[in-house]
Amino acid sequence: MVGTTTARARSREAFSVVNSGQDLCPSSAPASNAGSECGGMEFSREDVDALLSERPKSKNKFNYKERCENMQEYIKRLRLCIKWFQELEDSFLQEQERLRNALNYVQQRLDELEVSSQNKEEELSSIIVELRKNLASAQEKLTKEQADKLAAVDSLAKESEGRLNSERLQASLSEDLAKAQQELSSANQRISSINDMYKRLQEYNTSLQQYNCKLQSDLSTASESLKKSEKDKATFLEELSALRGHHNSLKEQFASVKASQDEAMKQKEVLSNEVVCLRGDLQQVRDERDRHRGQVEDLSAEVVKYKEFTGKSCSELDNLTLKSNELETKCLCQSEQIKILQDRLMVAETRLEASDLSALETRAESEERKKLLSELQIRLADAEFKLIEGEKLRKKLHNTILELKGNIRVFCRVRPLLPDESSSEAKVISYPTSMEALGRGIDLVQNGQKYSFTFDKVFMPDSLQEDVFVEISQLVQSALDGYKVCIFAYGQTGSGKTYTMMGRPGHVDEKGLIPRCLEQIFQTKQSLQSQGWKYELQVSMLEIYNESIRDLLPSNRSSTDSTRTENGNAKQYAIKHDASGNTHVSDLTVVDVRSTREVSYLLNHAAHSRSVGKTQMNEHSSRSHFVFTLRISGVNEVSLNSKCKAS
Ligand SMILES: Nc1ncnc2c1ncn2[C@@H]1O[C@H](COP(=O)(O)OP(=O)(O)OP(=O)(O)O)[C@@H](O)[C@H]1O
Repeated sequence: MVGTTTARARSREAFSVVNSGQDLCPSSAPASNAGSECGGMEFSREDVDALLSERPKSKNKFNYKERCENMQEYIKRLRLCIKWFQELEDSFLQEQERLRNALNYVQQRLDELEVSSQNKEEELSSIIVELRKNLASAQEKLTKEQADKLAAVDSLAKESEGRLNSERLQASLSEDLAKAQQELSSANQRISSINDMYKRLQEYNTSLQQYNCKLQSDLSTASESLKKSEKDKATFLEELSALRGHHNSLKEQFASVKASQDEAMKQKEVLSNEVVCLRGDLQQVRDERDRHRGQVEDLSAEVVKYKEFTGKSCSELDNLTLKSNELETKCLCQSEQIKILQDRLMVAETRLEASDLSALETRAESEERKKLLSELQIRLADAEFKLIEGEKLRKKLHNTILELKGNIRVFCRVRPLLPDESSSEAKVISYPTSMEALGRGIDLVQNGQKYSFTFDKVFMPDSLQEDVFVEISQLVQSALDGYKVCIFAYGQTGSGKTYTMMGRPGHVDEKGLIPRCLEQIFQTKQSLQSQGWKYELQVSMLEIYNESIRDLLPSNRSSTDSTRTENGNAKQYAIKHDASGNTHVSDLTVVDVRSTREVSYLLNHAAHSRSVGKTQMNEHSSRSHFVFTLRISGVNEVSLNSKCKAS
């Protein structure tokens, strides 16, 4: 039986089985051929069986036309059925595909669920373990709580007792309160009197400020006069050095003149001796000449005698004449010799006169120079006296300036942030720019509240070691002038104390205050040497670690550790104060130093001996307090001598 969907009322069991009546996913609706080429026709199994078993019926077996029509009708229906089947098959294939996808999807979900359930199971088992632990601790707590409860019951009893006591106390307190109120009223009266005093103090403060202004002006005049005296000192020094140079050259000249005078005297002596010798020679020659002359005269007289009286033979006469001639020539020769000797004598005498003259001149010159020298010595002594007086004045003015600036001064140095510090830390610090606090104030913010502090000077993070030293260098001058000076750094770990005092090792431009002060001291020592100052410097270094003192310098006394006694026990150092207010540590190693190099060596030695560790804030924290002491003893030999001379 063939029918349309609308015409057919019965159910189609054979095809509904395929879907099992389940909607697995939205796309898995049962197949339908509605609106297909079959014209909306549907076939059941019975319909198909019926169609296949259908035999065309005709009234007349031989009415072919009718049979043909029936056949055509039958074929048409068969075609429709086949088409329906084909569509149904397509829809089945699609359905199958859909179902396969759905199956995969379900399988995947199932796997996921399985994994998540496994995870959950693990989680749950860990939770169970934890819960078990919690249960055990809770049980412990419970027992503890029970014990506490018992204790609380006890304390409750005690508290009720205490309450009674406190009620009694309250009563006494109310009495006290009444008394306190009375005191309050009297305190109020005192406050009003204090307010009066405050006003008076304010007035006093303004007068002090005026006094301060005056002091400031005094300070400026004192600094000016200090500058003037320093200038004077410089000119004095120049004059002094020039005088010294002049003095030295005069001394040299004097010495050379003296030497030449001595030489002239020697020459004079030689010449005088020569003159005496020559005179002796001359006298001898003269005596001989006189003798010869006498002989000649005697002989001549004899010749005449012979000629006149005896008339002796001619040969004898000739002999006598010859002898007389010989004697005459000898006499002439001697006369010539005498002449030569007389000439030489004359020359020697003129030379003697000349040397006498030059000796006189040199003596006069040396007298003049002696006078000049004594004059110069007087001027030199005067200049030195002035210099000493100027130095005294300079010291006094320098000290006055320092006193006016404040004998105790407090500086604050803020170090820059280190690479591992967060920049937010910088936001808690600011520097006031008001005229009053410029360069002296610092504001800190903590928990939203601002705290302001004022110091004698605030060094900002970009301040150099040199800037800090400039403020300190005047104190070094004070130390050289004989005053006691103490410089100390205070601050939390990692705040830069060691950096400020010692500097960064190996960086010359980041030298700390100690090396810079030492350089200044040694330079001044050198420059004051020309004024007769002689300084001796001694160094000691110690650290206070865990409340005990440790010597940081190698001791000369023992070859072993300077911190131990000969028995090997740790040395016990004691801090001692003498009558003149000096403080020293007993048994501490003190080393004489003559150059910055020596001190640097000792500082390095001490740095290696120090107790160093690591803190949260500082990788290389010095875990102790370090005390470096430099004793300066200066003597002015010139002023001592001048004092000796004066006395
Ligand atoms: N002004 C500065 N400029 C540059 N670096 C600085 C400055 N001050 C400190 N530092 C650096 O900060 C670090 C800590 O400084 P320092 O060791 O001097 O601190 P400290 O106060 O001596 O610490 P501790 O008390 O722990 O010994 C160092 O690395 C140092 O180089």
